[in-house]
Amino acid sequence: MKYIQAEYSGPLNGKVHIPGAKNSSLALLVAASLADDLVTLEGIPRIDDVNIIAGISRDIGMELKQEGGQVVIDPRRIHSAVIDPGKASSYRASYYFAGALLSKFGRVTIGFPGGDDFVSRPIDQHIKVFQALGAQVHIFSDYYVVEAAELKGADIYFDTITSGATINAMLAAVRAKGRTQLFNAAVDPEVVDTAVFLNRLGARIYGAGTDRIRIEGVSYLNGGTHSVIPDRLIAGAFLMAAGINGGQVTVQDVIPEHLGACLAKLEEIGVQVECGESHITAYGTGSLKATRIRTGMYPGFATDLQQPMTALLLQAKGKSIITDRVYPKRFAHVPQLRRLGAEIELRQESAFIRGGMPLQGGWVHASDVRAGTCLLLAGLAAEGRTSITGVEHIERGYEDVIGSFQSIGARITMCEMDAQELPGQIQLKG
Ligand SMILES: CC(=O)N[C@H]1[C@@H](OP(=O)(O)OP(=O)(O)OC[C@H]2O[C@@H](n3ccc(=O)[nH]c3=O)[C@H](O)[C@@H]2O)O[C@H](CO)[C@@H](O)[C@@H]1O
Ligand SMILES: C=C(OP(=O)(O)O)C(=O)O
Repeated sequence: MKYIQAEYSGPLNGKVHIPGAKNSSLALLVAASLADDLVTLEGIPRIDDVNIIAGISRDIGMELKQEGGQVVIDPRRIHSAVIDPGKASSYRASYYFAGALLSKFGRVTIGFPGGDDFVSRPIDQHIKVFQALGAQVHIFSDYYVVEAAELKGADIYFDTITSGATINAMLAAVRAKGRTQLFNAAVDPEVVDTAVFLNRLGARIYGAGTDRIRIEGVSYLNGGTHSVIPDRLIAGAFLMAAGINGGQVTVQDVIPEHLGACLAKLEEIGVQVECGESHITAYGTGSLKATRIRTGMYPGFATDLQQPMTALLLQAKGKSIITDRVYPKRFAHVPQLRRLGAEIELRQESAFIRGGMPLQGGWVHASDVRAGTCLLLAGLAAEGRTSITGVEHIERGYEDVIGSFQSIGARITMCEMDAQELPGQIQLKG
């Protein structure tokens, strides 16, 4: 079993290249299945979720070749729209296959989404989209089937702002007959990236990036080339790393505008930030101020950044409060932080953090990708060694978590434990 060992590292300093966004890549790779010719995607990260998509693609006859920094996709010989339920449940965004293959083939059989478990992650808005476009949805215990003799454009109002269902609606409607209008749509960069990509193939999607998107259905999509946007969530976590013990970290190859709320909050608590055209530098001043954060859908403060921010706020003297409005139960990292000595209380959808208290290394478990980042940052600030299990969750989202953190001076190592061994008899692998 793999685990990560982190040690107190002092100030972190250096430059880090930010890879392509996981959440955009998962949409783009599936969106490519809609094309009628070869597609090349640049900047797709080498992460476990992408490997699962590669496995599903093999099963259904979609060729997917990784060539250097590019993924070349040949969707011309897809022979099946039946997605293995085990693979579908191994990550969250498998629901995009439902929208895309429904759009192209009129019927899809697929397992329920997996991914990070925040207690409740409904897909009712995805189902609402399929039904509005004229499809029938049949739910079985391990899988669901979506089918339609013909998809027809419709007006769809989202009851809640959801990036996943907004993207799925574009995938499902892009080849539907006539006009689809989405109201109360998500405005996330990943929504815009997917629309830009589809339009490059010949789709007619207007208004992505606003809360009202219009899609005029087309019957054919060309091939084409597209570069995925940089991962704003990984960038945000590295900027927070600069504040942990007071250091200077530059994230390169980013779109600073995608990190507006994160940068504003960092400034507010005393981490100075300086933006260039495609890089951001964060300067930890060594003195952090407590604050209050409420997550929200983009352009609000991302729920995916509240966990690493919790690690940072543990270093800020005084009382901070983090409220997660998007996933009110997304606090699995909190009991783990308490094992390191953190003083955090959970009440309803908020974490009350008493910052400035010393942390002490220990064994902790990452139950989801951002909880992993949070524990890693806390481990770099704690006295002694922190050992983090649940590496498979971290590797769902991070291409080279060890190498990238080591490059800014973090003392972390990937270790391997024999399943028979007890903690205490651990051997270092590398
Ligand atoms: C693979 C991927 O891109 N994952 C991201 C995506 O997840 P995901 O696409 O699952 O999240 P959504 O944007 O859909 O969810 C936003 C909110 O809408 C709610 N909702 C969503 C769909 C639905 O049918 N019904 C419903 O009520 C959710 O419970 C949540 O409160 O956006 C989340 C919110 O920014 C991020 O944390 C995830 O990293
Ligand atoms: C929640 C996340 O991922 P997923 O939606 O894929 O579970 C995340 O990236 O933080």
